[in-house]
Amino acid sequence: MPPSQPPLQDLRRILRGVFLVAAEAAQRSPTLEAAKAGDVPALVSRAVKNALVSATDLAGLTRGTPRQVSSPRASSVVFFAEDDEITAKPRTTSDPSNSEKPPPQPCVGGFHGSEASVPEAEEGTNEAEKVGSLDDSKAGTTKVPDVIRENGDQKDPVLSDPVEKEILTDGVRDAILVKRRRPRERRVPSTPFSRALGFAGLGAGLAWGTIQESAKRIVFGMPNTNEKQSVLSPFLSEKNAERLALALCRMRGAALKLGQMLSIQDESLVPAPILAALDIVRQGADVMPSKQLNDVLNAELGPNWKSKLRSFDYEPLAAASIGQVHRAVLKNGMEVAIKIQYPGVADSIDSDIENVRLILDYTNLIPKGLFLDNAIKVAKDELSRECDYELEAANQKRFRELLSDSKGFYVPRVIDDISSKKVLTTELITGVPIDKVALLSQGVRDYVGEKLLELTLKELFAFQFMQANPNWSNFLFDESTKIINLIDFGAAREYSKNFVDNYLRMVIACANSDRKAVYEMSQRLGFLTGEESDIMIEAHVQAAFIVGMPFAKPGGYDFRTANITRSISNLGATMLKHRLTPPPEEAYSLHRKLSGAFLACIKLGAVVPCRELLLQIYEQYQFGDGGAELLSSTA
Ligand SMILES: Nc1ncnc2c1ncn2[C@@H]1O[C@H](COP(=O)(O)OP(=O)(O)OP(=O)(O)O)[C@@H](O)[C@H]1O
Repeated sequence: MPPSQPPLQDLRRILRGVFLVAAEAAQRSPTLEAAKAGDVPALVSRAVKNALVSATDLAGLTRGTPRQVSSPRASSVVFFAEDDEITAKPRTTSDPSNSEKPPPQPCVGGFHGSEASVPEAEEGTNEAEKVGSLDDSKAGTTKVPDVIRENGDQKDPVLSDPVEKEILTDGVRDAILVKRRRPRERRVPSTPFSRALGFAGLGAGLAWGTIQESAKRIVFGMPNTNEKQSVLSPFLSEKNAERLALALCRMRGAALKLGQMLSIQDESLVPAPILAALDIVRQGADVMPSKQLNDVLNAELGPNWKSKLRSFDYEPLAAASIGQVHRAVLKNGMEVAIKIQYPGVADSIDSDIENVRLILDYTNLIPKGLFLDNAIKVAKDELSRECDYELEAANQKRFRELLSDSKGFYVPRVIDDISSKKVLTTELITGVPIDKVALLSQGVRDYVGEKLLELTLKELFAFQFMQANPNWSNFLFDESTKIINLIDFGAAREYSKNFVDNYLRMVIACANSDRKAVYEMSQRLGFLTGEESDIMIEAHVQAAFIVGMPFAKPGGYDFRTANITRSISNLGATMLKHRLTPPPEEAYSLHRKLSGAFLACIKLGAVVPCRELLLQIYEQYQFGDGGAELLSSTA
């Protein structure tokens, strides 16, 4: 949207968006079904309940006032006796019966606050009662802001995490000012109707935020215009970004996943205030109440699931986009992480993504060349695969096998008899995610950067099987063992031999700034049709050379001085305007992973011998179609 566009046009677009979302909600409404069937009592009772649900839901989503997870208790761990009866035995350090080793601190980034969530009394299950569970003003809860700013002087939840405390007291903590979200306990909206309503609430909240921002601009004028175009849109104000982030944390599922994907972009691609808000999304979602949690466990594993455990911690380690992860101890004493899928998210992938598309559409910020339809189709496929934990278990076992001989990596074991399509139990691992490694010594950062790039190249060119989700918390570094523990294989996928053959040639051509070979391989892989304008070809080739830069010279590439993303984003605008074809389907996951690896090295500020790593792979590579000589012009 051009900066000079009058606010009236914005308003018109916003209203259109709100109507579209509302229409979507109405279309899904069982109330309308009842009306069509002439069921008057059902119609009236649903209308009343829905009014209640929407009133609270809208308030919860758009204002984002949280209630704390629960009042702090001694412990959230439940121990199971031999006869499988729950003997809610709080864990205390002085309790002699609790002689098993204390639970490790598996990783930072999840929730480790003192706000323990313990098994609750049965919650109501009908819609009206659900409203109660969403009500922030519930007696006994404290109103606190959703997002808190922290700096070095404040006493805050960060210090409750020993690993983070250790890193942050290192003099670094004083220098940072981060936004953090307090974990909230909220039911996952699990029916199509409640999800559509959630998006309608978000749409309304964003519209209101946009109106406020437009009004502010009429009075106080436009913000600084040397910023990017996206910042100039009244839709993408800091407040709206925060609103969006909080609503995504509440909705969870596909919508949150999309937000998380955006959150690992570089500042030169996404404006800083928006990135800060999306960082909130990356910290984790809201927490599902234990009643909802127990329902999923009972349905998936049968009512006897407790008989396989010695204990289960109701306070989640992490609340991710698709599921919530809990620590537990098996009968044999092994510590495990149990990932439990939020109810309803697998069935609402399509509608969630369509709703996000509606919101994106009315912002008018998505350029045509993005071929959004293709991206959305790929996202839907990926997300449905990620919701299948049986598939994830199989991928994880395959990676465990593939990496068994590789030094410096560890893939945790899968515990089959406590796993299902919506529950995945794996060995508990320890470590800190990549963004926390960035606070460690240069030597450690170089080591981790090199290992990450080595892994990425190995996955693509040696295994042709790649874990395509580069989320920083999927790589947990254990400093004491120098091992990177790997998790989250839901998005793993294979690439065909033919694709990988040509892609390796392409990477070598980029590394050698070989124009002819880049052009040839780009056509072969489907990035170019051969009909492109000179301007497009030039932008494409230049972008390829920039990506090849880390591989261009021997002796270590210094990612601290890298300007890769900024340079690419300048060319990206030209490419989006002139491109004739969407990228090949493989490119979505592959480029996300590759840019994730580069961004991780930039975040770490690592110096990595990229060229050496690439040539090592190249020398061992067996081309399936006649060999490397096809690249005649590549040295
Ligand atoms: N085996 C494990 N040991 C320790 N922590 C774990 C383990 N598995 C998962 N976690 C924690 O739970 C978080 C979420 O797990 P995972 O990434 O598998 O879920 P997801 O739903 O796929 O998440 P995402 O939204 O990142 O895709 C991890 O970032 C990590 O903090």
